[in-house]
Amino acid sequence: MQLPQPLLQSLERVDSFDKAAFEQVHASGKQVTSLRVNPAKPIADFPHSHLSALTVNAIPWSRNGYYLSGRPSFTFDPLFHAGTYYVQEASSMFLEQALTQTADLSKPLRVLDLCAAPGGKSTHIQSLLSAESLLVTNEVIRARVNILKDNIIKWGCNNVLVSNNDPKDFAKLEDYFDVIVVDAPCSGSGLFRREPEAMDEWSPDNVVLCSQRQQRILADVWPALKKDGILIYSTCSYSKEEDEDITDWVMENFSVSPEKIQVDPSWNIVETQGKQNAFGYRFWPDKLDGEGFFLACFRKREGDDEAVMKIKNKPIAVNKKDIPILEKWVIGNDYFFLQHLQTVYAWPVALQQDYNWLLNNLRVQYSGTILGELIRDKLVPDHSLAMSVILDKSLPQTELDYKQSIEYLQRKDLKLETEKGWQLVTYQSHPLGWINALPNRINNYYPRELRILKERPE
Ligand SMILES: C[S@@+](CC[C@H](N)C(=O)[O-])C[C@H]1O[C@@H](n2cnc3c(N)ncnc32)[C@H](O)[C@@H]1O
Repeated sequence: MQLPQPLLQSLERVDSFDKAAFEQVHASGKQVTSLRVNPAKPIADFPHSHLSALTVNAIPWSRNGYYLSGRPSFTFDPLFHAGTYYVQEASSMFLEQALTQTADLSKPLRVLDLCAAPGGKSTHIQSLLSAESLLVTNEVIRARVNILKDNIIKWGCNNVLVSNNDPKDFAKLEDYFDVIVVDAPCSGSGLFRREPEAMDEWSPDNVVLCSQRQQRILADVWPALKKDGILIYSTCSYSKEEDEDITDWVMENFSVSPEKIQVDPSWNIVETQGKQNAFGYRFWPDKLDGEGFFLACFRKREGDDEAVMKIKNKPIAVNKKDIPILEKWVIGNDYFFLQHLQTVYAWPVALQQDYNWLLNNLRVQYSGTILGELIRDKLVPDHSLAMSVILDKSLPQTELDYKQSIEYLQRKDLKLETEKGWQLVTYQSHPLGWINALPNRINNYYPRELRILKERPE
């Protein structure tokens, strides 16, 4: 692996850079595989029951993060499709320390993940927030919103709103968020070990362009953070221009105080300080098990701590007579049910005002949970409901074995003896989706766009 010489030269300016070790770890071809389990969908006896051929070790900076001793085929694991875990790079799970050490997560918070696709950090943040909190997960690039939405649905949450906006659109939401996470688009050098082809895209000019874009993104979203709110900035670049120079720029341009994060020395994360004394946390693959990553955290010292929400348009609530039909499918009763054409959504009542306001201000792609379509006094359930934590798990269901589960996820025809009507299908008790058992056949309702396209290797 031939690392770009201008990158190596530029890193000589970074104190903690160890050129020989850095080159060696890139040449080694070592791959680190890690995942984060979903606390809302616990796997029985994890890690012993699952991925049993592999050794599983805890990632010290994340409660639900684990290293795996190898890389299994996640595509052919039904529990992956059930949303019980997310395959995520280990260093980036350090976000958990930034959040838990700087924000009071027991309170209802409004959190924005501004650069969110495919959703690794968003699913992580969601697991750390209280149920009354709101997560707005945003992706500016239209083509990447669907994968974000799919991952949010699979994670099963009801307190997340997915939007497709440019960072500058958030200026309208002045003083609104308690926490803003900017996992910025960057030159990507931190992932060279895992994706060597990314080196072809790297150039010093691109680093400069990225750093200018990072400043623009931060300036655009800044008004949306409330006074005393937390800004978490991260990249997967080693370049100072995108890391410490950005923290200097934040300190010089905004009224903020830097936040220090307590780090256990055995983790081998390097704390740095820019010229303006903001703290940064660097992850070097030659010092720890993870890819290159940088994170810094600030508290806003200007602005207001209260946003003014003016709601002009409200969505249409479902007809009162239909509510009992919907309530049979969900647990709890704190929902606002709304209808757009035939599609019915459930929002937590506690977030109704926020969702309304966001619907007035953002290009919202998803919110709460889609329950399904109301057709002639009946609900045709949606896949989102099968994945959601609000699903009533006492609904009729059929447990599938491994082979049947894969066939279901491939959207093949199933031969099962079941009761007639809508049924959840589950694997190890985790819902995978819906089937409708008719008198002479079973219709597989797994979403076409999510189906496994490959055949299982023997
Ligand atoms: C590092 S990736 C985010 C990864 C994601 N946070 C995760 O953990 O799964 C950066 C994201 O920023 C988006 N992006 C690109 N240009 C942007 C811009 N000008 N403003 C905001 N986001 C941008 C990219 O599409 C990409 O999804």
